[in-house]
Amino acid sequence: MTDPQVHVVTHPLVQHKLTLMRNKEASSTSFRTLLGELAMLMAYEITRDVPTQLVEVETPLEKTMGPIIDGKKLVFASILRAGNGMLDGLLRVVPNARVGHIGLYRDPNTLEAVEYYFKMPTGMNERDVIVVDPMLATGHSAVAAITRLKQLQPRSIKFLCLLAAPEGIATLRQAHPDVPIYTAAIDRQLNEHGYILPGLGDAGDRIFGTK
Ligand SMILES: O=P(O)(O)OC[C@H]1O[C@H](OP(=O)(O)OP(=O)(O)O)[C@H](O)[C@@H]1O
Ligand SMILES: O=c1cc[nH]c(=O)[nH]1
Ligand SMILES: [Mg+2]
Repeated sequence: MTDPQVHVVTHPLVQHKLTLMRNKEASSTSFRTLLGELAMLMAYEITRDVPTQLVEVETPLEKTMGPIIDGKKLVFASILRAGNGMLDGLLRVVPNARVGHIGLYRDPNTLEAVEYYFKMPTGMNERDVIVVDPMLATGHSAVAAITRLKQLQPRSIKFLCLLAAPEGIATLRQAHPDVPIYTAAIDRQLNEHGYILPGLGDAGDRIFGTK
């Protein structure tokens, strides 16, 4: 049964760019560029239902009313490091959004998420949060980030990634059933080290050229 809270963005442009990113020969430069472009395209889907308000605007011919969004009410909460690879693209389409950072790394042995940093804007109870991380593997990082964010009682939370494993989706849906997931693809499975198959490798390392 398909879960209405799991949104796969099947647009051909998104799928095309994801295929280019999977290629192990893609340079860090092109990997980063593609991730930024994908974030922009996926921002279009994930912001589909943000509230708008009507304001007066004067065209060269006459006055009219038009809808605008209040970008300041949106928070892009990036799970470090790889989430930062999506921030530029998101901020290009919503330039006045606020940005939060959640430092998490996966313990390579237990695959549990370990927090090392957390900084959000003030007044979170009046804001809608989009948590961003290109990879949803075991789901431990996403669950930990969202559990921590919920302590600040934001108005709403969505999760945006590029690639998800079925295991990560199940874990996140179970822990936070109120949080919709947006992804470009759901891959086959995790390997014994918690990497997504076929996947695209280690997103953080590919973005920042650390391996
Ligand atoms: O769903 P999970 O099993 O928790 O895995 C996903 C996490 O793993 C990667 O981060 P990593 O821990 O490698 O840190 P990095 O982004 O700093 O490289 C990725 O960016 C996610 O944050
Ligand atoms: O496949 C994976 C799993 C976790 N983190 C990554 O960067 N890639
Ligand atoms: Mg991480």
